[in-house]
Amino acid sequence: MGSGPAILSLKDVRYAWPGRASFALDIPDFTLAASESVLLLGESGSGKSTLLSLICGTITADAGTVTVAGTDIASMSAGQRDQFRAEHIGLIFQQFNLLPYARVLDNVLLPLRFAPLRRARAGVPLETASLLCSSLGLPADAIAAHAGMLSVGQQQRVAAARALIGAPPLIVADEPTSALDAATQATFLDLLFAQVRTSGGTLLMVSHDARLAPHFDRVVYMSDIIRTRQGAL
Ligand SMILES: Nc1ncnc2c1ncn2[C@@H]1O[C@H](COP(=O)(O)OP(=O)(O)OP(=O)(O)O)[C@@H](O)[C@H]1O
Repeated sequence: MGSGPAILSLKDVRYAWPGRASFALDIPDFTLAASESVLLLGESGSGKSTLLSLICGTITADAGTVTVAGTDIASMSAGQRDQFRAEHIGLIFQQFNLLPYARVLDNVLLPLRFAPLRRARAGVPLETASLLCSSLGLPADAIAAHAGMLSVGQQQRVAAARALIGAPPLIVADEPTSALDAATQATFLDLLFAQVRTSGGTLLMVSHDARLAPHFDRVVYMSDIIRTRQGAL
Protein backbone atom coordinates (compact mmCIF):
# COMPACT_ATOMS: atom_id res chain seq x y z
CA MET A 1 0.00 0.00 0.00
CA GLY A 2 1.28 3.45 -0.84
CA SER A 3 1.93 6.23 1.62
CA GLY A 4 3.01 9.84 1.53
CA PRO A 5 1.47 12.67 -0.47
CA ALA A 6 -1.45 12.11 -2.81
CA ILE A 7 -0.47 11.65 -6.43
CA LEU A 8 -4.07 12.05 -7.55
CA SER A 9 -6.92 13.86 -5.85
CA LEU A 10 -10.47 14.55 -7.03
CA LYS A 11 -12.62 16.77 -4.83
CA ASP A 12 -16.29 17.51 -5.49
CA VAL A 13 -15.80 16.85 -9.20
CA ARG A 14 -18.80 17.04 -11.50
CA TYR A 15 -18.89 16.43 -15.22
CA ALA A 16 -21.61 16.02 -17.86
CA TRP A 17 -20.86 15.34 -21.52
CA PRO A 18 -22.12 18.28 -23.60
CA GLY A 19 -25.59 17.51 -24.92
CA ARG A 20 -25.86 14.29 -22.85
CA ALA A 21 -28.16 15.14 -19.98
CA SER A 22 -28.74 11.43 -19.27
CA PHE A 23 -25.30 10.91 -17.70
CA ALA A 24 -23.49 12.95 -15.08
CA LEU A 25 -20.47 12.08 -13.01
CA ASP A 26 -20.34 13.36 -9.46
CA ILE A 27 -17.29 12.40 -7.36
CA PRO A 28 -17.08 13.88 -3.86
CA ASP A 29 -13.63 12.49 -3.02
CA PHE A 30 -11.19 10.12 -4.69
CA THR A 31 -7.50 10.03 -3.78
CA LEU A 32 -4.50 7.89 -4.72
CA ALA A 33 -1.39 7.87 -2.55
CA ALA A 34 2.07 7.76 -4.11
CA SER A 35 3.21 4.25 -5.12
CA GLU A 36 -0.07 2.45 -4.56
CA SER A 37 -1.80 0.27 -7.11
CA VAL A 38 -5.56 0.65 -7.34
CA LEU A 39 -8.12 -1.26 -9.35
CA LEU A 40 -11.23 0.75 -10.09
CA LEU A 41 -14.11 -1.61 -10.85
CA GLY A 42 -17.34 -0.57 -12.50
CA GLU A 43 -19.94 -1.77 -14.93
CA SER A 44 -19.97 -0.74 -18.55
CA GLY A 45 -21.27 2.81 -18.81
CA SER A 46 -20.59 3.66 -15.16
CA GLY A 47 -18.17 6.40 -16.21
CA LYS A 48 -14.72 4.80 -15.82
CA SER A 49 -13.37 6.14 -19.12
CA THR A 50 -14.91 9.54 -18.44
CA LEU A 51 -13.11 9.60 -15.09
CA LEU A 52 -9.81 8.71 -16.77
CA SER A 53 -10.33 11.52 -19.29
CA LEU A 54 -10.81 13.96 -16.39
CA ILE A 55 -7.62 12.68 -14.74
CA CYS A 56 -5.68 12.98 -17.99
CA GLY A 57 -7.06 16.45 -18.66
CA THR A 58 -8.49 15.61 -22.08
CA ILE A 59 -11.76 16.90 -20.63
CA THR A 60 -12.08 19.34 -17.73
CA ALA A 61 -14.49 19.19 -14.82
CA ASP A 62 -17.60 21.40 -14.76
CA ALA A 63 -17.01 21.85 -11.02
CA GLY A 64 -14.53 20.75 -8.35
CA THR A 65 -10.80 20.11 -8.61
CA VAL A 66 -8.64 17.39 -10.17
CA THR A 67 -5.07 17.49 -8.87
CA VAL A 68 -2.32 15.33 -10.39
CA ALA A 69 1.15 15.30 -8.82
CA GLY A 70 0.31 18.51 -6.95
CA THR A 71 -0.98 20.45 -9.97
CA ASP A 72 -4.59 21.52 -10.45
CA ILE A 73 -5.50 20.39 -13.97
CA ALA A 74 -7.86 23.34 -14.45
CA SER A 75 -5.08 25.85 -13.77
CA MET A 76 -3.45 25.00 -17.12
CA SER A 77 -4.27 25.88 -20.72
CA ALA A 78 -5.10 23.03 -23.11
CA GLY A 79 -1.55 23.11 -24.46
CA GLN A 80 -0.05 23.08 -20.98
CA ARG A 81 -2.29 20.13 -20.08
CA ASP A 82 -1.02 18.16 -23.09
CA GLN A 83 2.55 18.84 -22.01
CA PHE A 84 1.78 18.02 -18.38
CA ARG A 85 0.13 14.73 -19.39
CA ALA A 86 3.11 13.73 -21.51
CA GLU A 87 5.49 14.40 -18.62
CA HIS A 88 3.49 12.95 -15.74
CA ILE A 89 1.08 10.28 -16.96
CA GLY A 90 1.82 6.95 -18.60
CA LEU A 91 -1.25 5.77 -20.49
CA ILE A 92 -2.25 2.26 -21.46
CA PHE A 93 -5.31 2.47 -23.69
CA GLN A 94 -7.98 -0.20 -24.07
CA GLN A 95 -7.05 -0.65 -27.75
CA PHE A 96 -3.33 0.04 -27.06
CA ASN A 97 -3.23 2.79 -29.76
CA LEU A 98 0.11 1.65 -31.19
CA LEU A 99 1.38 2.90 -34.53
CA PRO A 100 1.20 -0.38 -36.51
CA TYR A 101 3.73 0.57 -39.19
CA ALA A 102 6.30 1.88 -36.71
CA ARG A 103 8.88 -0.35 -35.04
CA VAL A 104 8.15 -1.54 -31.51
CA LEU A 105 10.95 0.56 -30.02
CA ASP A 106 9.79 3.69 -31.86
CA ASN A 107 6.32 3.15 -30.37
CA VAL A 108 7.82 2.86 -26.89
CA LEU A 109 9.92 6.00 -27.38
CA LEU A 110 7.02 8.09 -28.66
CA PRO A 111 5.96 9.75 -25.35
CA LEU A 112 9.49 11.04 -24.78
CA ARG A 113 9.31 13.13 -27.94
CA PHE A 114 6.95 15.60 -26.24
CA ALA A 115 8.34 15.36 -22.70
CA PRO A 116 11.92 16.55 -22.13
CA LEU A 117 11.90 15.86 -18.37
CA ARG A 118 10.59 12.36 -18.91
CA ARG A 119 13.17 11.86 -21.63
CA ALA A 120 15.92 12.91 -19.22
CA ARG A 121 14.66 10.35 -16.69
CA ALA A 122 14.79 7.61 -19.33
CA GLY A 123 18.61 7.53 -19.38
CA VAL A 124 19.72 6.26 -22.80
CA PRO A 125 16.22 6.08 -24.28
CA LEU A 126 16.77 3.32 -26.84
CA GLU A 127 18.50 1.07 -24.30
CA THR A 128 15.82 1.77 -21.70
CA ALA A 129 13.04 1.01 -24.20
CA SER A 130 14.68 -2.26 -25.17
CA LEU A 131 15.20 -3.27 -21.52
CA LEU A 132 11.61 -2.44 -20.63
CA CYS A 133 10.33 -4.54 -23.53
CA SER A 134 12.38 -7.56 -22.55
CA SER A 135 11.47 -7.11 -18.86
CA LEU A 136 7.83 -7.20 -19.91
CA GLY A 137 8.42 -10.53 -21.62
CA LEU A 138 8.79 -9.54 -25.25
CA PRO A 139 11.18 -11.79 -27.19
CA ALA A 140 13.95 -10.19 -29.27
CA ASP A 141 12.27 -10.91 -32.61
CA ALA A 142 9.10 -9.17 -31.44
CA ILE A 143 11.09 -6.16 -30.20
CA ALA A 144 12.67 -5.87 -33.65
CA ALA A 145 9.32 -6.06 -35.47
CA HIS A 146 6.75 -3.48 -36.48
CA ALA A 147 4.03 -3.18 -33.84
CA GLY A 148 1.29 -4.26 -36.22
CA MET A 149 2.97 -7.65 -36.68
CA LEU A 150 2.59 -8.61 -33.01
CA SER A 151 -0.07 -10.68 -31.23
CA VAL A 152 -2.59 -8.88 -29.00
CA GLY A 153 -0.71 -10.00 -25.88
CA GLN A 154 2.59 -8.71 -27.29
CA GLN A 155 0.99 -5.40 -28.30
CA GLN A 156 -0.25 -5.05 -24.74
CA ARG A 157 3.34 -5.36 -23.49
CA VAL A 158 4.51 -2.71 -25.95
CA ALA A 159 1.72 -0.43 -24.72
CA ALA A 160 2.86 -1.02 -21.14
CA ALA A 161 6.50 -0.30 -22.00
CA ARG A 162 5.41 2.95 -23.68
CA ALA A 163 3.47 3.95 -20.55
CA LEU A 164 6.36 3.12 -18.22
CA ILE A 165 9.28 4.68 -20.07
CA GLY A 166 10.72 7.71 -18.29
CA ALA A 167 8.99 6.69 -15.02
CA PRO A 168 5.91 8.96 -15.02
CA PRO A 169 4.54 9.28 -11.47
CA LEU A 170 1.06 8.10 -12.52
CA ILE A 171 0.30 5.11 -14.77
CA VAL A 172 -3.28 4.96 -15.97
CA ALA A 173 -4.59 1.82 -17.64
CA ASP A 174 -8.01 1.48 -19.25
CA GLU A 175 -8.92 -2.22 -19.16
CA PRO A 176 -5.72 -3.24 -20.88
CA THR A 177 -6.27 -6.95 -20.34
CA SER A 178 -9.83 -7.39 -21.55
CA ALA A 179 -8.79 -9.13 -24.79
CA LEU A 180 -6.70 -11.81 -23.07
CA ASP A 181 -7.32 -15.11 -21.30
CA ALA A 182 -6.90 -15.31 -17.52
CA ALA A 183 -3.42 -16.93 -17.50
CA THR A 184 -1.95 -14.44 -20.00
CA GLN A 185 -3.60 -11.63 -18.07
CA ALA A 186 -2.05 -12.77 -14.75
CA THR A 187 1.43 -13.06 -16.27
CA PHE A 188 1.12 -9.62 -17.80
CA LEU A 189 -0.02 -8.07 -14.52
CA ASP A 190 2.87 -9.65 -12.62
CA LEU A 191 5.35 -8.19 -15.11
CA LEU A 192 3.60 -4.83 -15.15
CA PHE A 193 3.60 -4.63 -11.36
CA ALA A 194 7.28 -5.48 -11.15
CA GLN A 195 8.07 -2.61 -13.52
CA VAL A 196 5.73 -0.16 -11.78
CA ARG A 197 7.45 -0.97 -8.47
CA THR A 198 10.85 -0.43 -10.07
CA SER A 199 9.79 2.97 -11.40
CA GLY A 200 8.11 3.96 -8.10
CA GLY A 201 4.95 4.96 -9.96
CA THR A 202 1.31 4.86 -8.89
CA LEU A 203 -0.96 2.58 -10.92
CA LEU A 204 -4.65 3.18 -11.55
CA MET A 205 -6.37 0.54 -13.65
CA VAL A 206 -10.05 0.60 -14.54
CA SER A 207 -11.90 -2.57 -15.40
CA HIS A 208 -15.15 -4.47 -15.06
CA ASP A 209 -13.22 -7.69 -14.30
CA ALA A 210 -13.21 -8.42 -10.54
CA ARG A 211 -10.81 -11.36 -11.09
CA LEU A 212 -7.97 -8.82 -11.33
CA ALA A 213 -8.55 -7.68 -7.73
CA PRO A 214 -6.01 -9.88 -5.87
CA HIS A 215 -3.14 -8.26 -7.79
CA PHE A 216 -3.79 -4.76 -6.41
CA ASP A 217 -3.09 -2.92 -3.13
CA ARG A 218 -6.62 -1.56 -3.14
CA VAL A 219 -9.88 -2.12 -4.97
CA VAL A 220 -12.36 0.71 -5.37
CA TYR A 221 -15.86 0.38 -6.81
CA MET A 222 -17.23 3.16 -8.99
CA SER A 223 -20.49 2.89 -7.03
CA ASP A 224 -18.57 3.82 -3.86
CA ILE A 225 -17.00 7.00 -5.24
CA ILE A 226 -19.64 8.39 -7.57
CA ARG A 227 -23.08 9.79 -7.38
CA THR A 228 -24.50 9.25 -10.87
CA ARG A 229 -27.82 10.54 -12.12
CA GLN A 230 -28.65 7.97 -14.78
CA GLY A 231 -31.76 8.99 -16.62
CA ALA A 232 -31.98 12.42 -15.02
CA LEU A 233 -33.22 15.34 -17.10
N1 LIG B 1 -17.11 11.25 -25.95
C1 LIG B 1 -18.32 11.11 -25.39
N2 LIG B 1 -19.33 11.93 -25.76
C2 LIG B 1 -20.56 11.85 -25.21
N3 LIG B 1 -20.87 10.93 -24.26
C3 LIG B 1 -19.93 10.08 -23.86
C4 LIG B 1 -18.60 10.11 -24.41
N4 LIG B 1 -17.85 9.14 -23.81
C5 LIG B 1 -18.69 8.53 -22.94
N5 LIG B 1 -19.92 9.08 -22.97
C6 LIG B 1 -21.08 8.68 -22.15
O1 LIG B 1 -20.72 8.72 -20.79
C7 LIG B 1 -21.30 7.62 -20.08
C8 LIG B 1 -20.18 6.83 -19.39
O2 LIG B 1 -19.34 6.24 -20.38
P1 LIG B 1 -17.88 5.72 -20.07
O3 LIG B 1 -17.28 5.32 -21.38
O4 LIG B 1 -17.16 6.73 -19.25
O5 LIG B 1 -18.18 4.45 -19.16
P2 LIG B 1 -17.25 3.17 -18.87
O6 LIG B 1 -17.55 2.79 -17.47
O7 LIG B 1 -15.84 3.48 -19.21
O8 LIG B 1 -17.83 2.10 -19.89
P3 LIG B 1 -17.06 0.84 -20.58
O9 LIG B 1 -16.70 -0.09 -19.46
O10 LIG B 1 -18.14 0.28 -21.47
O11 LIG B 1 -15.90 1.39 -21.33
C9 LIG B 1 -22.06 6.79 -21.11
O12 LIG B 1 -23.44 7.16 -21.03
C10 LIG B 1 -21.47 7.24 -22.43
O13 LIG B 1 -22.41 7.17 -23.47
